[in-house]
Amino acid sequence: MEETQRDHLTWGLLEEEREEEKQKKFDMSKYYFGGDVEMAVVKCAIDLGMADAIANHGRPMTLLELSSALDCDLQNLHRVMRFLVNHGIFKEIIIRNEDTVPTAYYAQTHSSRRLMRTGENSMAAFILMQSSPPAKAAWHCLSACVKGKATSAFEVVHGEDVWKHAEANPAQSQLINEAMACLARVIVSAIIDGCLDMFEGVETLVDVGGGTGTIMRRLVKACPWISKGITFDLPHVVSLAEQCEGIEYVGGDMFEFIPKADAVLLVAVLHDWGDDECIRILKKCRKAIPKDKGKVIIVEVVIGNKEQQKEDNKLNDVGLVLDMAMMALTHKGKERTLDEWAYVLREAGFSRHTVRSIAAIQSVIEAFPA
Ligand SMILES: C[S@@+](CC[C@H](N)C(=O)[O-])C[C@H]1O[C@@H](n2cnc3c(N)ncnc32)[C@H](O)[C@@H]1O
Ligand SMILES: O=c1cc(-c2ccc(O)cc2)oc2c(O)c(O)ccc12
Repeated sequence: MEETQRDHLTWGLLEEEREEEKQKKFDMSKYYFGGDVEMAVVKCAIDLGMADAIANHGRPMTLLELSSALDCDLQNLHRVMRFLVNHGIFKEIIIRNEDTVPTAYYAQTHSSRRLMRTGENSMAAFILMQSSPPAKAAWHCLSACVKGKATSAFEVVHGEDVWKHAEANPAQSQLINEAMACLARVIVSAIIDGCLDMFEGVETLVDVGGGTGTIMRRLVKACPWISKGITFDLPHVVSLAEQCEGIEYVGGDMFEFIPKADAVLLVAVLHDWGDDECIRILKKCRKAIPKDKGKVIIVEVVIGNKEQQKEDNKLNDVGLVLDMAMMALTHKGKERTLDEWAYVLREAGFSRHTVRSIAAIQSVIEAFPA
């Protein structure tokens, strides 16, 4: 090999190592204090109601206005706001008038609006749930699952699954319900925008694990031909649901029975469970629908194949994050590849299924018993 070629190769490798070093250094900052710093400061912003105060004020606010509205210490509020602006969560606008010193105003961004406690776009409850003590404790026991010493990190810490724990802890249960409603609003919008045709001919629909009815309330409005929508969930969950015309709330255990309907909807439910439990749930779903025209509509992540995973695909990245959440928080729950979905559907007696993408992390799988 020519000297120059060898130099280029060495130089190339050296350059690559320098780049990797830079990348590692940059990435390491994410793991300072366990990577929880940004989560803690975002939680602080939600707790204080910073985004709500600016929204209610109707225009960008100075720090003095914000500290007065929130009854906060000015200096520490400035330090928190400085961190959040640096992370692109709020925006700082400097106004320069001739006769005054430049004044900083703080404005909303798309991200800060997600931190508001109210409103269709709020993700506050979901963020608070992620940073809740039960969830954080479970995340620190991930290795127990990988070592095969536990089927759920959550159960290692709390001794019972998330749903039994929620039943025994009403405040955590309410937080989970509100958090799931955040996810549900995003998913049901994507369903309505992308695949409402799926519900054509469906007059009765049961949403299994439908929480407090966020999805069903929006679906019966978008599909006036659905004469009866049933939101089916654990009794302690449906007992908190907001009553709505055209919707029946049924409390029960999906491993025991599922109310009969033309179609069954399962949104972010099956990924909470291992294969055996999924097959049991799907067999109950199959029994609840007509053999000839019935179907089960599953809205879940479909993990991409190796090629798709190589693409710079944010949806795939979030799918893998959710897979880790399932390992940490649920009983043998996991996100599944197309083949893994085909396995559980086949084992549950569904002869065929289709998959389509929607504008969400999840895809829509329609499974047919006939
Ligand atoms: C991740 S949440 C999804 C909620 C809702 N589908 C959504 O997308 O917002 C899973 C739901 O399954 C419910 N669930 C758990 N175990 C259940 C069981 N044995 N029977 C019925 N529902 C159950 C939980 O209460 C929770 O509401
Ligand atoms: O991201 C989550 C978090 C949970 C969760 C967190 C804390 C608890 O005490 C219970 C549950 O559950 C999830 C879930 O069931 C799901 O289907 C998607 C995401 C999450």
